[in-house]
Amino acid sequence: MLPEVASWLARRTSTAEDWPPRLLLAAKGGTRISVVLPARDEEATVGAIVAAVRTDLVERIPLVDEIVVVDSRSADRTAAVAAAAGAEVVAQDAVLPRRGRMSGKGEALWKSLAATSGDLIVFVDADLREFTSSYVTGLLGPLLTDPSVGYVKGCYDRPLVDGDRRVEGGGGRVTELVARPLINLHWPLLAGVMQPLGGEYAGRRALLERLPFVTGYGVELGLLLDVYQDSGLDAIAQVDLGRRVHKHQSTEALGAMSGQIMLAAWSRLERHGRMMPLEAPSTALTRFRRGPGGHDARTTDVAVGERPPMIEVPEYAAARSISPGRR
Ligand SMILES: O=c1ccn([C@@H]2O[C@H](COP(=O)(O)OP(=O)(O)O)[C@@H](O)[C@H]2O)c(=O)[nH]1
Ligand SMILES: O=C(O)[C@@H](COP(=O)(O)O)O[C@H]1O[C@H](CO)[C@@H](O)[C@H](O)[C@H]1O
Repeated sequence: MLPEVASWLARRTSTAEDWPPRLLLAAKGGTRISVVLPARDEEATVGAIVAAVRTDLVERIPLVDEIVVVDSRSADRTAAVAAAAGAEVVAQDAVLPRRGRMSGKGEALWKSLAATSGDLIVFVDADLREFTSSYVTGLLGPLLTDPSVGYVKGCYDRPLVDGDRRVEGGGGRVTELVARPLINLHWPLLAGVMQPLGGEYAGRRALLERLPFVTGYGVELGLLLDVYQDSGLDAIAQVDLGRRVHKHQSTEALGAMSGQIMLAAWSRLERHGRMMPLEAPSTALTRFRRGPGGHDARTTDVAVGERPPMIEVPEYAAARSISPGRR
């Protein structure tokens, strides 16, 4: 692991327990806080998440100023359930209608900037099964107490839960198979971000409003890379929120998600590459697993070599009475 990454991990990683609500309330001052849930067909789970935030962080202590659910073309009762739980609900396509209609989660999150008023914005997926309001207070901690932090990512254990079947560490499939390798190869200073695709994160409006939002499922990778490009590694913090259980998509659906994430990575390589020469990819891949004392980082070298065409190998050519290098 690069020493800069180890140093960043030590300085910029905390846990949700480090940020008790009373401490945040004391630090809030006049800072307005919005919680945003992008939701497409989440009637089964959106209500409990909204109710937990409202009860704990609006009614019990006045920390959160608004809870906004962006209804992302749901075909079920997401909007009604969210409203009944106390959220303000906006239809994705009704926000900034003159800007036309693009699609996916990134569109919902981009539109949320125009539908909210918070100085700080906390994004929470609406399909979480074991949500607690400490997700929100954890993400707000670094932003309310350190002006040098602009963006906070959640990290957590991610089991793959399918009915009664639970595979510890089996979740975050696109993270482990696509996003983490891409980040380690091309943006090695971001290798310490444990859950780059996690759907729970927060940022300052003053930062978010000057960044582009990739539509679809490219939004998390796009924002992480653009925050890094815009403000540097030290503007990013991460908070251990414990564990995350959510509704899983099929492998086929995650194939499409992977394509969107690869396109987001390519667009940043191409764009940032125009500003500075692309560096050779790093061959170190760092992965994380929770251990007794926190997260253990394991770095492996994924370098590959290359053998020449066999026909150019003298022993091979001689054994077949052919001249070496004949094409
Ligand atoms: O077009 C979309 C797709 C997804 N989502 C929401 O974005 C979050 C994450 O999406 P999903 O659960 O499909 O992704 P996964 O967690 O499976 O990667 C959820 O709250 C979705 O309802 C959305 O608002 N619009
Ligand atoms: O992290 C991942 O690999 C994917 C899929 O997770 P699972 O394999 O279904 O646990 O989930 C995330 O990726 C999406 C794209 O960035 C985010 O939008 C989701 O919020 C997040 O759950």
